Amino acid sequence: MNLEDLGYNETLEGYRQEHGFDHHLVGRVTVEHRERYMVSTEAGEYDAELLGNLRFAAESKNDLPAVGDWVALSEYDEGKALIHAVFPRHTVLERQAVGKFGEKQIIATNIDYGIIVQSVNRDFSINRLERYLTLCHAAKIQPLIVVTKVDLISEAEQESLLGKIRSRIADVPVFAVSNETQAGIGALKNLFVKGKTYCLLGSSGVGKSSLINSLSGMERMKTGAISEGIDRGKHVTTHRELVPLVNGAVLIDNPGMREVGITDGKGGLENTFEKIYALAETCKFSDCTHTSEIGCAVLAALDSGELEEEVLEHFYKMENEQAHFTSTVLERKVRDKKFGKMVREVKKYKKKTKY
Ligand SMILES: Nc1nc2c(ncn2[C@@H]2O[C@H](COP(=O)(O)OP(=O)(O)OP(=O)(O)O)[C@@H](O)[C@H]2O)c(=O)[nH]1
Ligand SMILES: [Zn+2]
Repeated sequence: MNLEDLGYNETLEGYRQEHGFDHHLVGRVTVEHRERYMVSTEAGEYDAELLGNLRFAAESKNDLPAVGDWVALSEYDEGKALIHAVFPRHTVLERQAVGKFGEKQIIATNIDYGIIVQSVNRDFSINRLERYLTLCHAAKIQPLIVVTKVDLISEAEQESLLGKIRSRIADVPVFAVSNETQAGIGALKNLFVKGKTYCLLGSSGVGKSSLINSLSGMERMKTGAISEGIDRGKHVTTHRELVPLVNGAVLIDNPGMREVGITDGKGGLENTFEKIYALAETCKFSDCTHTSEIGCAVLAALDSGELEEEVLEHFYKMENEQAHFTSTVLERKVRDKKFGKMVREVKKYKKKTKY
C-alpha cells in the first residue's frame, strides 16, 4: 500500500522534510489502545509504542497520537516500531470526555468529512443528529448524513423521514441507504474524493461496519476479535478503523458512541443553529433575551411557525451544556493556578527554613 492511499499529501511531506524525518518511516495511526498503536506504512503495518520523550513532553492525552494521525516512526524489531513524532493535525474531531466533565476526548484527527450514521428504526433522533453536527462544525469538518436500514420501512415512510431531516437541517447532504439491498450505496460511493478522509460517527448497531463492507466491497473482520488481538500483542493484519477505499478515499470507523457531549469548539452551535442566530440578529434590541421583548424576531418566528419550539429548546439545552463546559474548564484553570501557587509557596518556605 502506498501512503497516498492513506491520505498522505504534499503538506505532510513538506513537514517531514523540514523536520528531518527523511530517514524515518511515516505512517498513519489506524488503532489506538492504551498507548499502543497500529500504524500503517508503505512497509506494512506496525505495532507501535511511544518514544519516552514524546510521552514526557505531552501536556495532555490529546498531545499523544490518535486515530487518523500521521507519525514518524522507526522499526526496532519485525513489525514493531517506536513513534518519534506526531505531525501537525489539520483537523481534530473531539467530544466531551465520557465521565470527565470539562475534558475533551479526541474521536479522530485529520478528517475531512464526518459521516453521521443513523438507522431508520429505534436509533433515529434529530436531536442527536444536531449534536453530531455541532461536533463536526466545531472541528471545521464537513458533515454528511447517512440514514441506514431503509429496507425496513416503506418508501413513503422514507420520504417523510428525509423530509423531516431536511426541513430541520439545511445545507447538509442526506443519503438513504440499505446494506441489505445495497440501495443508495452507489450514490454514496460517488461522493468520495481521492485523498480525503471520512469518519463514520454514530451509535452502536446503526450499521457502520456493514456500511464499510458495502462501500469497500470487502468483508472486514468483526471488531471485537481485533481489539482482543491487540491486547495480546498479536500482529493484526486487518484494518479495524481505517479503510482505504477503491477510489483513493480513506474511511475511518468508530466504535459506537453512547454519549455525544459537545465542547467549547467555536462555530459548532453557530453553524448548526444558523437559523436561530440569524433570527436573533434581527431582534429589535441587541441584548434581547428572546423571552418577552417587543420586536423579538425569535418569538415572532415561533409564532408564525417558521421556527419550531423543540428546535429552540434543543438549542438552549446545548447552549447551556456548552456554557457549563466552558465554566468547568475555567474553574479548573483557576484551581490549577491556585494549586501551583501553593506549591511554589511551600517550596519557598522550605528553602527559608532550611538550616
Ligand atoms: N435490515 C438491515 N439491517 C442492517 C443494515 N445495516 C446493518 N444491519 C444490521 O444491523 C446490525 C448492526 O450492524 P453493524 O454494521 O454491526 O453496526 P455498527 O454501527 O458497526 O455497530 P458497532 O460496531 O457496535 O458500532 C447487524 O445485525 C447488521 O446486520 C441495513 O441496511 N438493513
Ligand atoms: Zn429576541
